[in-house]
Amino acid sequence: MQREQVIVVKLGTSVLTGGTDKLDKAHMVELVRQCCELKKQGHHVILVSSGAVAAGREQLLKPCGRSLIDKQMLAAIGQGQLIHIWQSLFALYGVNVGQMLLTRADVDDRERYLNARDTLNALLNYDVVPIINENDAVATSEIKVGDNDNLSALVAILANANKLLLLTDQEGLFTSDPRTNADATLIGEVTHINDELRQLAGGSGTNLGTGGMATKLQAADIARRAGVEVIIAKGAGKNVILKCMSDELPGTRFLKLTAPKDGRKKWLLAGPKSNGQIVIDAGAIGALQNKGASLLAKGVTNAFGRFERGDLIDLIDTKNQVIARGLTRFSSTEVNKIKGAHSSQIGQLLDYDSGAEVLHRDDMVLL
Ligand SMILES: Nc1ncnc2c1ncn2[C@@H]1O[C@H](COP(=O)(O)OP(=O)(O)O)[C@@H](O)[C@H]1O
Ligand SMILES: N[C@@H](CCC(=O)OP(=O)(O)O)C(=O)O
Repeated sequence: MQREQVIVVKLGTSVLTGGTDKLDKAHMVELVRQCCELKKQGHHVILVSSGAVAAGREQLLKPCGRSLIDKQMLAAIGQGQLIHIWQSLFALYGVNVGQMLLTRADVDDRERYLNARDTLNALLNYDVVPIINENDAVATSEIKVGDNDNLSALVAILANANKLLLLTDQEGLFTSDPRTNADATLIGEVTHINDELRQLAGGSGTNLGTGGMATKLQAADIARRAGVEVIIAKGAGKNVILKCMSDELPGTRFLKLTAPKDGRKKWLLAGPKSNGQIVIDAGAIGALQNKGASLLAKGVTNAFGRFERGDLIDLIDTKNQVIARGLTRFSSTEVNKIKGAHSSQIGQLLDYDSGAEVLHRDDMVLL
């Protein structure tokens, strides 16, 4: 048997409803059976379950629109129903579930992030299956993750997971949306996520899902940097969850990258909101990417936004592409004074000596 693993299974609305306007309970019980089988093999399972809005629509029995407030109201109605169904299905196998409803704010703030991580770990230690969804009913656009693909990547980082399974209504990532292109072919394995690949991934082809393949690629990009293997596969496939743990992998597999060991760096990868941007030149980009260097003032060409020492900022190139993120050692006012300066000039420019690194490599992750 393989060593015990932590597996995050994300179930899209498309899987839970089978493309209809109702939750497909017969299929949900089949998914639960597979999760419980994995637990029996000694693995830990975490579900990121969409479906609250769909469950609310089914429950309300009145026509309701698709605006943000409509969806928030439907989620408030449907989330209780959804967790009740999961609870009763897992109970058939004698397994307890625990509900966690998160928003981006729970990830942005490092203390809240650690609280969420501790709760998640405590549930796993007690052999409970955490069932996670966005707290749609209260999440305003400012604090919303927005889609459960990205949420599941954050959960995989929180839980230090080995695998993230993104289960949906297609076999995996195709060369274009198979709903509109009959010639589209399945991509079996992805080693690099670049703009060319992103162009293949369209939005949701239905009214049910949020984000389509575009948000699945974003999620895969985040999770694999944190050392999580990601698989996109068809949730209706026979034994799909069990197959994802075998050599007979279904769908599209994204190879994991080497993850930073430091917990704070993993938190940076989870993508808390940045307070500003520092523009760096080609020489600095090369030093960061090829030599693992810290960022010196000499490589800084500009700074945007207002930030203080210790705040999270993005390092960008002249085309606005984010190269790295981290915790700055200077405020925006200070960065603007010392940009382009040699390290030996900094004490003179600022009237005090705060060291030469604008962003130390220990406080930085490359993207
Ligand atoms: N390149 C692609 N490969 C596969 N599916 C794609 C692609 N581009 C867009 N899609 C669409 O993404 C949809 C799945 O995403 P979504 O509707 O958000 O489902 P879920 O509820 O599972 O998150 C598919 O039904 C498909 O129409
Ligand atoms: N939080 C929402 C789902 C949001 C979402 O990303 O949906 P999906 O694309 O179906 O995974 C809900 O429970 O209805």
